[in-house]
Amino acid sequence: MIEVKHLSVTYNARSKSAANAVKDISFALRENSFCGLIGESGSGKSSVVMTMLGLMPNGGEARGSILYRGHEILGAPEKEMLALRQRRLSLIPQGAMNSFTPVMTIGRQMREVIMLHMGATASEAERKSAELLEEAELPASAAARYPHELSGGQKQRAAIAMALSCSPEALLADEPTTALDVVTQAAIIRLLERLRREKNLTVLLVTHDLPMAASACEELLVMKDGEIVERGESKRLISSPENEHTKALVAAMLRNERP
Ligand SMILES: Nc1ncnc2c1ncn2[C@@H]1O[C@H](COP(=O)(O)OP(=O)(O)OP(=O)(O)O)[C@@H](O)[C@H]1O
Repeated sequence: MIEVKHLSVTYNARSKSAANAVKDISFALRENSFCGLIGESGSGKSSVVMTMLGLMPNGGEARGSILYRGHEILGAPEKEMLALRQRRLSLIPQGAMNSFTPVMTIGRQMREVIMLHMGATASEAERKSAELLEEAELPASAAARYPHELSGGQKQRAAIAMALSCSPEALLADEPTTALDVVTQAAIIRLLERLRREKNLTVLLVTHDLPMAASACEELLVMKDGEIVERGESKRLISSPENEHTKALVAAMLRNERP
């Protein structure tokens, strides 16, 4: 469904502070797969995701190719990328749970997004937002609450509901469980897995948490210093890691240490 080929991302290429955040990486996301992109902070994960969505920050330059259903989207016009983000590839950004405006109820924020992006009427948006909150396992009463009236886990569920509002084909979830306790993290991952199955979604889970990724994902891509140092089926990668960095991550996981 999405093929990333020889992707490199450089920030501030012409300055002394030039940083090669992503170095010639290639991978493919199969339809309806649950893939984990793991790596420590600064390894380049967010740069990959943002580039896939055409959301490269100022000063960033990408080279290579990103094919969405065989069509080149790296460097595509903003209008095309906007349509892709609004209808096909949905991002759950880092810190999504804090991205709600505090002065509007969750329901109103969802209705506004649905009306804007889907051209829905107010009553259609009302129905759709109630449906999405239910799919994200939130009580209907969550719609009438302000963000500060929800727990962190509930806010993350609302962020997932929001990401689903455009009925995307793929969800790119950037550290969706950061700042949540371990039990809530597991519940959020189970929710993503259920949504993937029921809605035939393709999910890319971006995280520094190997145990969590290994428990949820069929396939893992391990990044270090901008490169993919190892990839493979989760079970194989955990039972017999080949790369030294992956070995260290797995050893830490077995010692029950979280990065
Ligand atoms: N806008 C930017 N300008 C300059 N350098 C950047 C920018 N964004 C990221 N970088 C650099 O690119 C490298 C990769 O960063 P990136 O955020 O992609 O990593 P990450 O694995 O997602 O980290 P984290 O888990 O902390 O979000 C880092 O060295 C970072 O300092």
